[in-house]
Amino acid sequence: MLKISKVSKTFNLGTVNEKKAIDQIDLTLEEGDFVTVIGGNGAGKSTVLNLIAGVYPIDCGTIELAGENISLYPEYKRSRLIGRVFQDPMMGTAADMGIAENLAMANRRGKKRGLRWGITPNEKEVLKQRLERFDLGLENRLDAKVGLLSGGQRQALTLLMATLQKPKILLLDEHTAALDPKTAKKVLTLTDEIIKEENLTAFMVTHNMKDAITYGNRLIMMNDGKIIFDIKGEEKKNLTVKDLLEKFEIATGEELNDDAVLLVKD
Ligand SMILES: Nc1ncnc2c1ncn2[C@@H]1O[C@H](COP(=O)(O)OP(=O)(O)OP(=O)(O)O)[C@@H](O)[C@H]1O
Repeated sequence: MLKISKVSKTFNLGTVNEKKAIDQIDLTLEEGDFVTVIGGNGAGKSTVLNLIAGVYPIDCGTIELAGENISLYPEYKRSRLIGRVFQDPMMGTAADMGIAENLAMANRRGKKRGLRWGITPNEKEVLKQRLERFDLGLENRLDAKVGLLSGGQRQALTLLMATLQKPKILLLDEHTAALDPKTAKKVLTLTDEIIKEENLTAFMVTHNMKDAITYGNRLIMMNDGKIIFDIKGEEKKNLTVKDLLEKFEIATGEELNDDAVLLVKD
């Protein structure tokens, strides 16, 4: 489904701030793979995600998605194929528009714009049903402005919007990091359910090692712009946080430099 081949990315090339953020990485995700991505600060996790989304151009290599070489596609063209949920709950939805309007906009993603942008009663009913299962009370507030919602409600809505039209890949960049623990758990559970039900291919960056182990069928660990582990299936299921920290130390000869991870390692 996703094939990244020999991709590198250096920021600020030729300046004192030059930084090789991604160093010749290869990564292939099969359809339905749900990969969690961990690593210390500055390891390159968000940069890989942003390179897939087309936020920055790659320096070399290729990125293929669903058989299409998207390496040179601008971000807007990739957004027809890719669903994204950001860390900041303020991103991904239009605050001044209603819940139904936001959903209707997402429902039209990748489709030819007709003359009419209005929402049909039938469409409203379908969107209402989709919201009901979220159990956040949003189904009865379809006309409420999104700006009035809590962070968790907004992330859940962004998640629904990102997956309404089945994306070829769902990119999650620490999408629960800004939420309180209870809401974060709720949004993560929803994420997991949607990914399984729709058999989505997903790439989730997280600082929480427990979440990285609990969710998904595959885990990759990054360090210094490279993928240093790639664990799947049964091997992943049996992992512990202690195993992960040990693997990191063995591979790099260093301790993981991530304050957020240290907070949740026990
Ligand atoms: N737009 C940019 N301009 C310059 N340097 C950047 C840019 N984006 C990332 N970097 C640098 O690239 C390296 C990798 O950053 P990236 O954000 O991908 O790491 P990360 O693994 O997501 O880290 P964190 O968990 O701290 O967010 C870092 O050294 C970072 O400072």
